[in-house]
Amino acid sequence: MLNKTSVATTGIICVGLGPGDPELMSIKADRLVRGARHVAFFRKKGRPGKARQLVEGMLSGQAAEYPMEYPVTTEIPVDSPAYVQQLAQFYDDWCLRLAELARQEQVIVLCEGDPFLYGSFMHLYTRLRARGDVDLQVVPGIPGMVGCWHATGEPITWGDDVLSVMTGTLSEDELVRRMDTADALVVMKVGRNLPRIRRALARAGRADAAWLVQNGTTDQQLVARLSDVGDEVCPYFAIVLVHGQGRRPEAAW
Ligand SMILES: C[C@@]1(CC(=O)O)C2=NC(=C\c3[nH]c(c(CCC(=O)O)c3CC(=O)O)Cc3[nH]c(c(CC(=O)O)c3CCC(=O)O)/C=C3\N/C(=C\2)[C@@H](CCC(=O)O)[C@]3(C)CC(=O)O)/[C@H]1CCC(=O)O
Ligand SMILES: C[S@@+](CC[C@H](N)C(=O)[O-])C[C@H]1O[C@@H](n2cnc3c(N)ncnc32)[C@H](O)[C@@H]1O
Repeated sequence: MLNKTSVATTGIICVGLGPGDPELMSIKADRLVRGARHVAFFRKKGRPGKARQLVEGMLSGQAAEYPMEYPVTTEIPVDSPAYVQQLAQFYDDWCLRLAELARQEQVIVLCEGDPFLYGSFMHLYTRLRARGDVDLQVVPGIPGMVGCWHATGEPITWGDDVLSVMTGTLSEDELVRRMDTADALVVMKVGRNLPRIRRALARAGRADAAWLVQNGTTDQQLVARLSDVGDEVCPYFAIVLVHGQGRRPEAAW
């Protein structure tokens, strides 16, 4: 059954871990991670993986780990045939491998934030669902952007504010178009796209109100007004946001 963590001893459960602070993990996620015998997670080659780092100290000594390493991330263009072919093959292979394992054992897949918000597990989920031979469950998590707007200490939306969530991988013109119609806005996938995001914010007249949050809610959290930071190397795990200023009854004092 979808989205209900039953007591099944086989199948795959993808667990949303929240934005980075382990205390922002759900009780369900905590229970599943601590009890896991088989733990799979995505990571960039040569890196520990954000999701894996988040559960450091929580896994049992018996847990077998399955790092799923992206064949490429930023090395080749995302719309090149080679990227599409390599990623499709990567998801196909891991889908097969996890499905085989999950017929005998329960497999926990770790996901930073919420699995259904730009999460890699979605690519396994749709493949596994199409096969129809594995019990699949997904546990929601607090998305990274929620942790990031809390890190700024300011509410994100008021009254009729429309919150627009966009990605820094869009073209500058497309970013400006989306920013022009947004009240509150969140730009995900910042990293090397920061200079373009900054130019788009300036064209949309939102640059002065923008914040940059790197590694929100983690020990490496950095929160700054965007105007106070330069375009020096910015991590992929960063969010640019602008708070809404919608209608509200003002305090009389
Ligand atoms: C190519 C590119 C395009 C794009 O983002 O659109 C892209 N990832 C890029 C960069 C990048 N990715 C990662 C790092 C290292 C981070 C670090 O370690 O510091 C870096 C930075 C770097 O390499 O420098 C690791 C990573 N990636 C995802 C997660 C979360 C998760 O797995 O849930 C994690 C953390 C895993 C962990 O550690 O826990 C998820 C996704 N990344 C995808 C694509 C999609 C899957 C691929 C596909 O099917 O196409 C998906 C599912 C998003 C989606 O589909 O929306 C983009 C270039 C952007 C640009 O142009 O600048
Ligand atoms: C591939 S998406 C995965 C999103 C994740 N599933 C979620 O629910 O937040 C990765 C992007 O999420 C954003 N992100 C997630 N967690 C973050 C955090 N703790 N601090 C800053 N940005 C974060 C970054 O913009 C990053 O580029």
